[in-house]
Amino acid sequence: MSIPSRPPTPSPADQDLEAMLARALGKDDATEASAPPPAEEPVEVDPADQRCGFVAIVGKPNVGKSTLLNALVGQKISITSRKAQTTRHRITGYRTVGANQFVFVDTPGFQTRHGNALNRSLNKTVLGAVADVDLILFVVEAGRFNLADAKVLDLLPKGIPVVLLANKFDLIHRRGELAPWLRSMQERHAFAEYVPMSAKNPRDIQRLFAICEKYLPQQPWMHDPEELTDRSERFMAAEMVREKLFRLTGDELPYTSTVIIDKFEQEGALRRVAATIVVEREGHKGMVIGEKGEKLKRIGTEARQELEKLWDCKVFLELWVKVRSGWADDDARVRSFGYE
Ligand SMILES: Nc1nc2c(ncn2[C@@H]2O[C@H](COP(=O)(O)OP(=O)(O)OP(=O)(O)O)[C@@H](O)[C@H]2O)c(=O)[nH]1
Repeated sequence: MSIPSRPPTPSPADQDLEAMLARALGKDDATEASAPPPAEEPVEVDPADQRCGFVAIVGKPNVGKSTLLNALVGQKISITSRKAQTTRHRITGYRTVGANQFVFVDTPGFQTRHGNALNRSLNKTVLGAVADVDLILFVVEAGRFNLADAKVLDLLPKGIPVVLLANKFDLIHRRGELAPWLRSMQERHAFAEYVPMSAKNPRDIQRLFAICEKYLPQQPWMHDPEELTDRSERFMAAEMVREKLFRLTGDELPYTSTVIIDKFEQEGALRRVAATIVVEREGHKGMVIGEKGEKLKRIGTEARQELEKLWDCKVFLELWVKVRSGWADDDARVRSFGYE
């Protein structure tokens, strides 16, 4: 990519940005389809040589944080959908690459519009997640920055390096136009790095590991290198049903619908799960169940298939739908449904 013309003597900050841009955009074409070599498998590393640290992924809703976490971990541990506010909990995923162990913290997108109990709880989760990390990946959509992004940026603690991760770079058709935008971002915050990329491009993910590793402190790993997440199977089951619920009901169903697990049992290689989808109004129930129960059946089938893939075993999944009006406005109920 060529950088548009600029003053003859760029300032040191400009030069740094040029170098980062050249590294980020230079010879690599982010949309190239050729797959990179697979991430290095965990190897035996002397604890004295190990590095391990926390990397928080933050940003407003729908910028691609969960897609990024799944790609970094190499397994689907955080659900994604086109609907904003899909991620409701702090989710931690691990990845060990060579001597480096990354502990990624995914956060719900910060909510600035409504002040209900659910959103207050989500915002507290975001702030808690970034307070004590080694690096923050601040995710925005490449070429865009609005008030909601600015509010998240304002909340980030001082003294922790922040990488500006300009995601969905594949949607930018004229790449040259990104340079002025990146310069304007440079004025907003002293970002440690500027990384235009696509969370859906494996080569970009590889590049991101290389960028992040230098921020990890030298210390022994905290987790078994084979381990991927701190979330339980029970939690993953509820999340997978929630993802299918949001994907298959489209925009009509309010984001306040949730899923609770009533039963989780393991019988040899079979897992039996019973879950309830909780909606706010009687009218929403029909949207979830669909004509002759078709929608609910599809939600169940797709969630079951994903869980079977994740756990590599047979799953028996039973789904129910219940109405509980006003749960997202009720602090006690928000807690009872598993939000911190
Ligand atoms: N074109 C393109 N789409 C992307 C990219 N990354 C994510 N998406 C899409 O953006 C949408 C939102 O992605 P999520 O990963 O759910 O976003 P999120 O930031 O976790 O959203 P919340 O859970 O609402 O906070 C999904 O439809 C993704 O497929 C990308 O690099 N390129």
